[in-house]
Order: sequence, then C-alpha cells, then structure tokens
Amino acid sequence: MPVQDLSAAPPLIRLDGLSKRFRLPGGEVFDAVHEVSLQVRRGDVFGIVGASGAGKSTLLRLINLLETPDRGRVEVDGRVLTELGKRELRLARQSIGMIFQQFNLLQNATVFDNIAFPLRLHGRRSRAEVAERVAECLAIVGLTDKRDSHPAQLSGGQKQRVAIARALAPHPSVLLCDEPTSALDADTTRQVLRTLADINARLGVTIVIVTHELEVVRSLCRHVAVVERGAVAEQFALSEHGVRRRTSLGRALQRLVDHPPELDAEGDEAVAEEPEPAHA
Ligand SMILES: Nc1ncnc2c1ncn2[C@@H]1O[C@H](COP(=O)(O)OP(=O)(O)OP(=O)(O)O)[C@@H](O)[C@H]1O
Repeated sequence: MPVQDLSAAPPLIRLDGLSKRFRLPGGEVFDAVHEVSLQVRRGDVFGIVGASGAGKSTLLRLINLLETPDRGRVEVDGRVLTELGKRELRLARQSIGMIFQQFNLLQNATVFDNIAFPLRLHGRRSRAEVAERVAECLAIVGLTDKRDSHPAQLSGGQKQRVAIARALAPHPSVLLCDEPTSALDADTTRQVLRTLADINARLGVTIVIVTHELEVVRSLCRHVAVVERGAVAEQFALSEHGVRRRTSLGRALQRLVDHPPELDAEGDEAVAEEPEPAHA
C-alpha cells in the first residue's frame, strides 16, 4: 500500500465549483457534474470511482477541458485553463497527457509514428530529437522492440502501453487515465498498472485515474474521490486503515484496503513508490 506524505506538496490540479450540464435530445437537461471542487497534489496517484453514469469521465475530461465547464475554474500546473484562449489552451494541454479505455491509436501508423505524433504536431523538434524522445518513451514502457509494429500486431496491454508512451512524449506533468484497464484481462491489467506506478515513481508524473475497478484503486492510488450523481460524495487517503466511510463504494474500497488480497507468487503489486523529483 502506498504510504507517502504529500501534504507538503502544492496542488498540481485545482478544480473550483465545476459544473457541466448536458442537453438531452428531448430538451431536458442533465447535471453530469455539479459544483465539484477538488485538489490533486503534485506527485499523487488519485482515483475517481463511482457507479456507471455518476459523472467520472465527464469530471476527468473537464480537467483538460475536453469538456467545457458551464461554471467553475480549472487550474493545472499553475495555469488557469478556463481563462485561456484556444491557442494558449492547446499549448497548456501539452502538459496534460491522456489515455483511454480503447487506446485510441492510429491504426495505419507504426508504434514509432503513434508516439511521435504529438511531438510532430507541436513542431519545433528536429527529426533526431523526435526519434530520441520516442526511443526514451518506448524504453519507459518496455516496448523498444515493437517500434516498427502496427497496433493490430499488438496485444491489448501493449496497445495501452503505446498509448501511455504517446501521452508521455511531450513531458506531461499529469496523466489522465479514463478506465485504462477496463478492456484488459487480469494479468495485462497488472502489467499496465505496473507501468503507471513506475511512471509515477520514477518520473514524478501525477496520475488521475477513473475506474470502476476498486482493486485498481487499491493497488495504484494514494487518494480517491467517490463520485455520486455528479458530486464528490467523499474523498480519502488509502493509507488510512479501519475508518468507517460514508458511501457504500467507499466502504467496499476500505474493506479491500483493510483486507487486501494475497500477493501472487512473485509478490506482485502495482503500487507506486515514492516519486523522485525528476520529471518526464
Ligand atoms: N455528450 C453528452 N451528452 C449528453 N449526456 C451525456 C454526454 N456525456 C455524458 N452524458 C451523460 O452524463 C452522465 C455522466 O456520464 P459519464 O460518462 O461522465 O459517467 P461515468 O461515471 O464515467 O459513467 P461510466 O462508468 O458508465 O462510463 C451520464 O448519464 C451520461 O449519459
């Protein structure tokens, strides 16, 4: 279980009074996220859990303004994203990587070109610099030998690790993960979680992860927010044991924390270790 005092670290992400309302085809409105205020500390691994439709993905997508909030303020790494123009926002987004359940890779491009894509998009790097950064990212996710493969030739876990490498390429300070292991089997899930834990520990990249899998939260996260009907119903540190939680999901997670499953034969745990100050 990750035990780490991040209380002295300044928040990397500050959400203040965030709301997002969708208009449904029938004309009714639906409050997907309502008045959410939340802080995520630099270097943290922060989980967002909740029932289906609770607003987890919408909340995650509000952090990089993939969804535009109706109200509220989003600050990431000292920049108030909700006050930026389009061009400034595009630049600011380079410090926010994102990965998805379905990987979202370019099918007709090689692994190399998938990872190089965000670097080429934002220009200003020579071919040699792009190649060097792609090689570094491939090494971080342990896929150096897959450089010239196409996504169709990879397993699900390998595809997700390519997506992680692509997200890391522009040196983000935070990685947003939307159900990154939901399409994967248990063994592959463990591999991907180990990669994420390693990125947090070795590179100091802050991770925010939406998942419906409580075991993923237990094994990877240090803090968690439980979202119910678009609001944060409770949040807590996973290092605390034997505490009575307010929500049923919080209680289920606490039971898992208090009585973790047996480790496998290799003692495998995804758990993030103390991050170094270095950045990706
Ligand atoms: N573009 C949209 N237009 C209308 N309604 C939407 C839109 N996006 C999301 N919603 C609705 O907002 C609510 C929250 O969706 P969201 O995807 O954030 O939930 P979630 O907690 O991530 O759910 P799940 O675990 O099922 O993915 C849902 O009821 C969803 O149908």
